[in-house]
Amino acid sequence: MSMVRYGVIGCGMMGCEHIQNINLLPHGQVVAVQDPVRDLAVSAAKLAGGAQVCDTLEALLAVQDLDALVIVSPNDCHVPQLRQIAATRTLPILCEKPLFTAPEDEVFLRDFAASYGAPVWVAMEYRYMPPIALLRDEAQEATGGIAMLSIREHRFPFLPKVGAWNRFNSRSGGTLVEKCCHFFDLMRLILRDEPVRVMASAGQAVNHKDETYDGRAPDIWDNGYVILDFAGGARAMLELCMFAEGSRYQEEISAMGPAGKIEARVPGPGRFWPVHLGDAPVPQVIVSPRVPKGPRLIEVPVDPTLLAAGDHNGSTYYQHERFNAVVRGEGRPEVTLADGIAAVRIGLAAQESAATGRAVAI
Ligand SMILES: NC(=O)C1=CN([C@@H]2O[C@H](COP(=O)(O)OP(=O)(O)OC[C@H]3O[C@@H](n4cnc5c(N)ncnc54)[C@H](OP(=O)(O)O)[C@@H]3O)[C@@H](O)[C@H]2O)C=CC1
Ligand SMILES: O=C1CO[C@H](CO)[C@@H](O)[C@@H]1O
Repeated sequence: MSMVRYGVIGCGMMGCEHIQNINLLPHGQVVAVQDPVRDLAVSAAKLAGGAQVCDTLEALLAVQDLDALVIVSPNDCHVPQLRQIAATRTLPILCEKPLFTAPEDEVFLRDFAASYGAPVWVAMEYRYMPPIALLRDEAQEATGGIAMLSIREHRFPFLPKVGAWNRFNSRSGGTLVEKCCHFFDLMRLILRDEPVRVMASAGQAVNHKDETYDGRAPDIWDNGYVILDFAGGARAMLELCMFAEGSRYQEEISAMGPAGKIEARVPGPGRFWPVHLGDAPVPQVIVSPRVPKGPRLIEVPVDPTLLAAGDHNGSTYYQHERFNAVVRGEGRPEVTLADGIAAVRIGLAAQESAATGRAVAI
């Protein structure tokens, strides 16, 4: 197959980012889009260079010349849409995170993973941020075996101020699932291990309910710590700060072990970096060996074409590049349904721990 013809389900902020990145692929073209808000679907179709506009998922699934689907609808739509797709077609799917939000959906997802006849890739795109990918590849050697992993996520509270994007409403799954599934996925990936126990403390430090508050969102957990014990003995910690106005959008990851330390800094240019703040600092990785030879600094510049596609750090594009290859028969999904399930399970366990004040076994 020389060209992959995509159907995009959900044409909000992220749907448009997917379309812009598919537009950049040498072997990709969006041929159909669907969103209950017709105006959004119409402008997304234009963004794709003229795709068919469908009012329902049923109509989109009836489009014959489709090779792959991208699910970019709100979090609680993912599972019902996977069910509907499985009952109708067998096409490769790239599904946005979190894969699910309700614990009972895990049963369906396990059956689906065993029975669906085409590749399914869960969009854990943080794996593809260049500094994080570099850290993942170098961390075990640089640290001599990771004993401690720390991820710090600092960002501004842009919700629920941004219109329809009520990500922290009751449909989202809550902050520790919605946002933090990325970080739990990274922990499993970097440590190449599974957590056995989670302890979390989280709360709300800032009142996010301003004049645009739609009355639906519950408390937004904007500050939290999650500590995980991994089966092999490593410990990991997530620091979540969602009101750091000054830092806008930033991830920092450090891995430490007997041989040294490696750190990745993703300063968050791209979609969340307001233009008036000027150029963001360059993403970087710092490797500090235990014997003080002086730290080694690796700058990981971002391709400006990818930033222009609304991406943060090129991760959406790099993910699409790989998914596109899978659809064309080259390789298998790197982020599987099992990975998507694992990340949400950790988030749900963290939520339970934060709500009950007890450690939760996974
Ligand atoms: N990987 C990443 O870094 C990111 C991932 N995401 C994920 O992408 C997904 C979409 O987020 P985002 O684009 O920001 O959200 P938006 O609210 O901007 O867009 C979602 C769109 O889907 C529409 N929609 C609602 N129900 C359906 C349905 N049944 N079928 C098709 N479309 C539907 C919504 O309409 P309406 O408003 O009327 O409900 C809305 O237009 C989420 O799962 C989110 O977690 C988001 C940002 C970054
Ligand atoms: O990476 C992301 C940016 O933040 C959004 C809001 O929490 C997430 O949905 C998304 O996955």
